[in-house]
Amino acid sequence: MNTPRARAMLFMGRRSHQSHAPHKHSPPAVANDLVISTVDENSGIAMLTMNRPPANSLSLEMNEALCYSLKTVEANPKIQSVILSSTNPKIFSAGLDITELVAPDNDRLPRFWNSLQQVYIDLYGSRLATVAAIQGHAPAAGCFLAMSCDYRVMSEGDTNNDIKKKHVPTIGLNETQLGIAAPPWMGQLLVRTIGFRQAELALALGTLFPPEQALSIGLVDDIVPHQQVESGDHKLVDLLPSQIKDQAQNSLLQKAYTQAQIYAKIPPQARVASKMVTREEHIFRMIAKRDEDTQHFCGFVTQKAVQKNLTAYVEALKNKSAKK
Ligand SMILES: CCCC/C=C/CC(=O)SCCNC(=O)CCNC(=O)[C@H](O)C(C)(C)COP(=O)(O)OP(=O)(O)OC[C@H]1O[C@@H](n2cnc3c(N)ncnc32)[C@H](O)[C@@H]1OP(=O)(O)O
Repeated sequence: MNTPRARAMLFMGRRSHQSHAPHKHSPPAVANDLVISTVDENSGIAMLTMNRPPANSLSLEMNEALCYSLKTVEANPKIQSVILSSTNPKIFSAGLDITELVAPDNDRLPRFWNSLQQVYIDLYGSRLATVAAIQGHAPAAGCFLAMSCDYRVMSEGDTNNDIKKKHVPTIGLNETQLGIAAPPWMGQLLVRTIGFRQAELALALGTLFPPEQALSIGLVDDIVPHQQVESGDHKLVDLLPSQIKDQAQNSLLQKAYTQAQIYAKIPPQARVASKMVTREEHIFRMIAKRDEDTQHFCGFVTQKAVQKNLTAYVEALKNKSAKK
């Protein structure tokens, strides 16, 4: 598996480990609207917009839709960069769909976990330059999605003095707050992104960072004020799906677009080779332990005590939402 050819295939968009892969070349049954895919061949930039209300949480189908959309865009040789965004202005992704974890179906649970592993393999190992446009909250696997990209831009949120309008997004691996732990490959992504000690603290405490702090520890690469830009790049509008067509002047999307353009100008062979230097070992280590990881996850999540914590967490989420 870990041969030069296998490594090159992984990063050139062809998978050498299809036997593990849950997704197929045909569109997943209900995937089409979960991730909206738009491409602009002239600029070499694509956009994958997550569109699973209410929170872009990652269900089995959402994971498959992400992999399928990414693979489809990757297959287009004219595309070099992709922006990962959300139709929800306040939530990038709420992480795993927690309802997948509560009282799970025995057949579905391992398939679900496999689909998440595949998102990691495909996104972290994508031949494309990937830019996360984090307009809203990105807890847990939402943060993981962002960390799997090459570049992260986050909105500072609406710091309006009016408390009702105020909205400050946060990002981080908050799993311990739910009584669960991030899997090793996800936790290691945090270590790789923000360094050992910061990650050790953040993982143990389940810290969710507001934008400025996220920037200061390197969890995101850039933050932008919540505002419209006066004279953005007008070509962005061609890339926006109809659901967010009115966001062409959005400072976050404009910043993400600029970064995607910068990446698209780098000679792709060199860019992909440099990505392999930092990522291939991590990906192959995970693939080697993939089945073990799935078994561990299924065993862990079905424990009585873990189920109790997760059930209480889902209840609390629903109560909070009902009180709004
Ligand atoms: C065992 C090893 C596995 C380890 C790996 C774990 C990785 C994970 O990703 S675990 C999931 C962790 N995710 C979270 O803790 C996030 C939970 N959600 C929130 O904190 C908030 O919803 C938010 C900060 C993302 C957004 O807050 P906001 O006030 O804007 O919206 P809400 O009213 O809370 O939610 C709206 C709506 O969405 C539903 N929802 C939110 N998050 C999830 C989720 N992760 N899974 C499923 N559903 C979610 C929430 O229940 C509301 O729905 P209703 O209006 O229908 O009640």
